[in-house]
Amino acid sequence: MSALLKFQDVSYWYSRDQKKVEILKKINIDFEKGTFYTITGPSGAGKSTFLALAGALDSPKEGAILYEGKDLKKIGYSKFRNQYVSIVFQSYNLLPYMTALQNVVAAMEITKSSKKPYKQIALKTLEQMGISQDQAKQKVLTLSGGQQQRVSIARALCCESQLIVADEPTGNLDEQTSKEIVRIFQDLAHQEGKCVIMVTHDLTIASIADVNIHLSNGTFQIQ
Ligand SMILES: Nc1ncnc2c1ncn2[C@@H]1O[C@H](COP(=O)(O)OP(=O)(O)OP(=O)(O)O)[C@@H](O)[C@H]1O
Repeated sequence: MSALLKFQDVSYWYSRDQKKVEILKKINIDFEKGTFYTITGPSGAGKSTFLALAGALDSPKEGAILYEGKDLKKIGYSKFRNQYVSIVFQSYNLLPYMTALQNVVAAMEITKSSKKPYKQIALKTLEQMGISQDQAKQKVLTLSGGQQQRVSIARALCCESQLIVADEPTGNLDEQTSKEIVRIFQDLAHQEGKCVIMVTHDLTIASIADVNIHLSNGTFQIQ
């Protein structure tokens, strides 16, 4: 059986002062469903770059990334972003003038989610993430950071993708809230069978992942 997401000889570099700065060197790694992965490594090691490739926000300079055996290039990067992956950011990336509910419903409309009716599904998912019906009807900016991150995870869940990538989703949260958010990601992998890939600086979080990928000097070690 093929991996959900496969990095095949993936290399990535930036050009700086006309010099090639290699960030990822021929990376080969498989990501499976039902598994919670973390990515750690020193600042500048390429964690966000790695995640941007997994989320099709950027494409490899060399090598290929395959989803269920199919090259993302063939699927189409924007189609992949819309239908196959959910991305959770440190900064939540919610639409500030909308309510929590509107944020989730708008994403379902954009990705043409087949889960219907949108409003009821969105409310139910928000509730599962700990957002009450009253909070769902508030403008997102009036919610706390932890609550906003829960809304952004609910938005990711309503879009049905098997793959969730998250770049430092707990970076702006206190320890307790951060633990709760990590628990949600862990449950998504173990109970709902999603493949969750999360960048973190927090080694305690990395220690509870099923697989930690430690990036350094363009290569990685599995821990
Ligand atoms: N657009 C860009 N142009 C040139 N260099 C870049 C660009 N984006 C990132 N880099 C460089 O690539 C390297 C990897 O960056 P990346 O953000 O992936 O690292 P990171 O491991 O996520 O770092 P941090 O933990 O500090 O967030 C860094 O040295 C960074 O300066």
